[in-house]
Amino acid sequence: MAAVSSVFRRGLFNGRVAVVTGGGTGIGQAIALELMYLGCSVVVASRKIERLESAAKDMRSRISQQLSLAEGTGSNKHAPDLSVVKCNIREEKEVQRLVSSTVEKYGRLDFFVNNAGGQFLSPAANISHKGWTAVIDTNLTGTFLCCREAYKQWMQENGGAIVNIIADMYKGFPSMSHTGAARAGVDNLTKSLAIEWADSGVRVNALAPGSAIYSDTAAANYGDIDLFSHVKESHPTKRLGRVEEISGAVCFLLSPAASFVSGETLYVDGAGRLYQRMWEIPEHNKSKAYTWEEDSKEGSSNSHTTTSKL
Ligand SMILES: CCC/C=C/C(=O)SCCNC(=O)CCNC(=O)[C@H](O)C(C)(C)COP(=O)([O-])OP(=O)([O-])OC[C@H]1O[C@@H](n2cnc3c(N)ncnc32)[C@H](O)[C@@H]1OP(=O)([O-])[O-]
Ligand SMILES: NC(=O)C1=CN([C@@H]2O[C@H](COP(=O)(O)OP(=O)(O)OC[C@H]3O[C@@H](n4cnc5c(N)ncnc54)[C@H](OP(=O)(O)O)[C@@H]3O)[C@@H](O)[C@H]2O)C=CC1
Repeated sequence: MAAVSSVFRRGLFNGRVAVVTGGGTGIGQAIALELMYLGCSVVVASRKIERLESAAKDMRSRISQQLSLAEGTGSNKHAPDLSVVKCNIREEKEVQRLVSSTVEKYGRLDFFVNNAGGQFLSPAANISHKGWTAVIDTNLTGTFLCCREAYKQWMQENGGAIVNIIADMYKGFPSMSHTGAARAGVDNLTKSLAIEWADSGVRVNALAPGSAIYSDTAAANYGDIDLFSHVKESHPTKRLGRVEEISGAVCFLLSPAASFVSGETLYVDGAGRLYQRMWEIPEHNKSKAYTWEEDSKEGSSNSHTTTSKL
């Protein structure tokens, strides 16, 4: 049984309740597990209910075994709860139901982690309107809907903390321009909401994982298991990031250690954004330099026929 742990103190989130979208796989699953390890009840939500339910079964047994071991008692009466909700974050009504059923079941909603998201690899010129819309609806509109409902149905009156998982689009996102645009939108949305909702005691932050956080589901999405090895070669750490390296940072942003942090984007990328090269540019001579010599040549389209009086 794979271990679950945390650098944070046990019981930190006792009695708290979180929603983690996309919480049945990869990064979202690690976030949900670490929150539970710290005492938080978690609702994981995504589209594929069977996969979600099977993941939740495994997560429950990992946590109950871990908590029993840690307590040394063989049982833990205060074990946090884990629920699953089928929800496509692109669908407004499903998002509304996700939040209302959480509040109904647990009587509160302290944390919302907008982790669900994704895209496909494609040069911008080949992205269809439908494909573009699917990625924008998922990553930007879906995140907005989740933030809005968490706020309106609970956090406006009671406070809370939101973390939006985005991506490393710091230098644009060639090969995934749709997601770059959507995530940049979420980055900006995070700042607006941090201000608009400050008087409700709601903190809103974003976290940008570098493009090198390996999970089987993330790799499978690209149909190219080698994609992540290529990323690894051009990464300053010469290794891939781990999902628990993201979940720890999310727990920090949700915790009182970040009580004065809001409207911020935390890059968890081992400095990858400062170094990466994701788009090969072939040798070419299409970039013409601007020179005054060229500019002032007789007949040049830019040449000036009048002499300056200055
Ligand atoms: C280095 C790595 C960094 C890692 C970063 C990560 O994020 S890791 C995490 C990675 N994990 C994830 O990304 C997981 C979540 N990702 C997803 O679910 C999908 O990528 C989604 C967001 C596009 C939604 O898809 P969906 O099926 O629910 O949506 P839909 O049926 O409504 O319309 C989809 C339309 O989009 C188009 N289109 C789709 N695929 C391709 C393609 N390969 N090629 C071309 N086009 C494609 C196509 O037009 C299609 O319509 P059509 O022509 O079929 O009528
Ligand atoms: N791994 C990496 O290197 C990086 C990941 N990220 C981002 O981190 C997040 C987690 O990715 P990761 O764990 O790696 O990959 P996964 O593919 O494992 O996670 C994506 C999750 O989002 C869920 N999801 C996708 N679309 C929807 C939707 N419309 N409604 C509800 N749930 C949805 C999926 O579940 P289901 O299919 O059941 O709906 C799945 O659980 C994503 O936003 C990803 O883009 C960002 C940068 C790098």
